[in-house]
Amino acid sequence: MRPPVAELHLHLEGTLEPAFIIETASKHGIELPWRSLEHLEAQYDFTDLQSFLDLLYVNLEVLRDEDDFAEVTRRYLVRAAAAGVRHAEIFFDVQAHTRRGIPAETVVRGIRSALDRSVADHGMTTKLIMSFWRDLPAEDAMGALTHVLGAGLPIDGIGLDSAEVGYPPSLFVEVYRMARDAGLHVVAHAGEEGPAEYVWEALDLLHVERVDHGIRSLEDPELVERLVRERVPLTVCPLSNVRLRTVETMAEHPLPRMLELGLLVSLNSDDPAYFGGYLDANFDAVVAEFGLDARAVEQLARNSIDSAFLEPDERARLHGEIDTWKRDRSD
Ligand code: HPA
Ligand SMILES: [Zn+2]
Repeated sequence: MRPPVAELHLHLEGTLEPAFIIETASKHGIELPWRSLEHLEAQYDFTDLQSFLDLLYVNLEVLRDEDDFAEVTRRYLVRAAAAGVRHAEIFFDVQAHTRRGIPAETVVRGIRSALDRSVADHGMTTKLIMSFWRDLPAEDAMGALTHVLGAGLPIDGIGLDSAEVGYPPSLFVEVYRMARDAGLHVVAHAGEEGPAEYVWEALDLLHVERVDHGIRSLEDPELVERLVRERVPLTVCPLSNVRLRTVETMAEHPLPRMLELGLLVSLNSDDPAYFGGYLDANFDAVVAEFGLDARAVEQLARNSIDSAFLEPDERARLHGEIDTWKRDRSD
């Protein structure tokens, strides 16, 4: 039932599995607050975005050297390939590392060394998106961007994440201008816990090409109309929304309504090691909950390809893979 897809909303730091966290801490002699794997595994009951971020930001401290970043990337690529991912656009949180004294060079080179093998190893194309913590001052993001551009580190775009409410996109106008001027792609988390107003700001002030989450857009019919008209991609993460209690239950998730409204929605796993599964688990969860038929699944897959930062020939190739999947299914 699962088609070839693009994954466009995936935080690399959110792919650290508990066993990897414990192993890597031990490799570096790092003392984590967790006494054991079981103690760590008992921490995954989240009440909101912040309660998750608190755990995420402790655990990612095990990432220290280029090898760590390469290894976590390799593991994601293997798991994503098994889930049917044919193209991945991957976030990393630059300040999560630089504030601990890990240079952006170490982070980007480590991740890139794994990404550079992904076509050969998995037939999977990739992009790398540097994300900023919106609850740090915009000057901090500006400093990081200036450094990465000056050093010529290979990134494809920028994003905006971390605690949303109280940190509107309008704070980051200059950062996004600089990124666009440098030819980078621009996306931002908006309308996850924050209001529809933040989605308007992301579009009008940051000129984003894609909105991450965006589910609260549904509270504003005028915004929905614009998102449909302009075919603005929304990267939706159902398991994440349930685990962070952005929606109360999967049954109340707005995905079916978003499809009905004609929004360009794709499915994504966000932080799969924290939210109960990779992209395949997200597909399975919505298919099970809403009884989506093959046409709806195909639509979600095609939407992911149309939402990706791909050249026309790459886009056509991936649509062709979906054609093949479809033909094989009906044989
Ligand atoms: O879904 C998210 N929202 C905000 N910040 C994040 N950092 C990792 N995942 C997320
Ligand atoms: Zn996210």
